[in-house]
Amino acid sequence: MSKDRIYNQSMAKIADFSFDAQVADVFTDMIERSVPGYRAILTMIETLTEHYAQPGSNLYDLGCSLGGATLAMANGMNAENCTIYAVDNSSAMVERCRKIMQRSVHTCAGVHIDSADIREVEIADASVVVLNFTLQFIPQSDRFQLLEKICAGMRPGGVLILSEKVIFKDDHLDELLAGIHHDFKRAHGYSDLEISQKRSALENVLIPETIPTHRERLLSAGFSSVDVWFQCFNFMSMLAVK
Ligand SMILES: Nc1ncnc2c1ncn2[C@@H]1O[C@H](C[S@+](CC[C@H]([NH3+])C(=O)[O-])CC(=O)[O-])[C@@H](O)[C@H]1O
Ligand SMILES: O=C(O)C(=O)Cc1ccccc1
Repeated sequence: MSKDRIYNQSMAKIADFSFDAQVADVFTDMIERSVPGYRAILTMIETLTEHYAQPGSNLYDLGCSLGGATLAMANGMNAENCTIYAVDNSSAMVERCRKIMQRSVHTCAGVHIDSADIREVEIADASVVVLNFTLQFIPQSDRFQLLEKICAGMRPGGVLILSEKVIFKDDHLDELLAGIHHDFKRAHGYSDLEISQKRSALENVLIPETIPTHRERLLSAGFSSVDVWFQCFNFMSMLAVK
């Protein structure tokens, strides 16, 4: 696995973060060293898929990157005749994701990898939908419509797994948890320069919201039961059951 050194030299101008080839090449290392609980969440996506996948239904991994969650869904799949759709609009990610899936021969049957904008993708007959750290990159004005479309395309009893970086209304708690997240990154080998340059690159690209904002929007979008099932510092994952 290639090591993420993208922000380790001082940059005169910091461009907006994008999911290009440079990021795709180091993405697994980047997300594992940046997101507390990322591996634990993937393991639980496997368990949740075992629980929620319904025979003959579709499963979606929206914003799949290199397919970490796609593989977890494929591994957890024990229902018959299901199809997994993994979607990302970064061609660099999709190319690499296809290669990774081909290497996992036993899981590639029934997995389709599509290069598309998740706002344009049809969701139909779904039992499990995953947005693992993807909604935070969608313009805020488009988030409700996307969640409404997902809910409308789901079977009753189906589940959406929504993982996000979050902010907190309480300023003290917000600064505290953001600071602890930086400590986590430092403990995983990132320098203060890398942390601060990446923070600038993400500033207008990754827009986190509060947990109550997510909860209320999911309920308005049509989900009937919504709550957090995992949290580590300012990263969390929610379940939304239709
Ligand atoms: N409109 C869009 N349409 C499609 N894809 C998009 C869009 N906007 C952003 N993306 C894609 O969403 C992914 C977000 S990363 C997901 C990790 C993965 N889920 C994982 O479990 O490893 C999270 C992170 O980097 O923090 C990137 O691959 C983008 O190209
Ligand atoms: O690195 C960060 O600070 C993050 O918030 C997580 C992240 C992980 C991978 C790509 C973009 C953001």
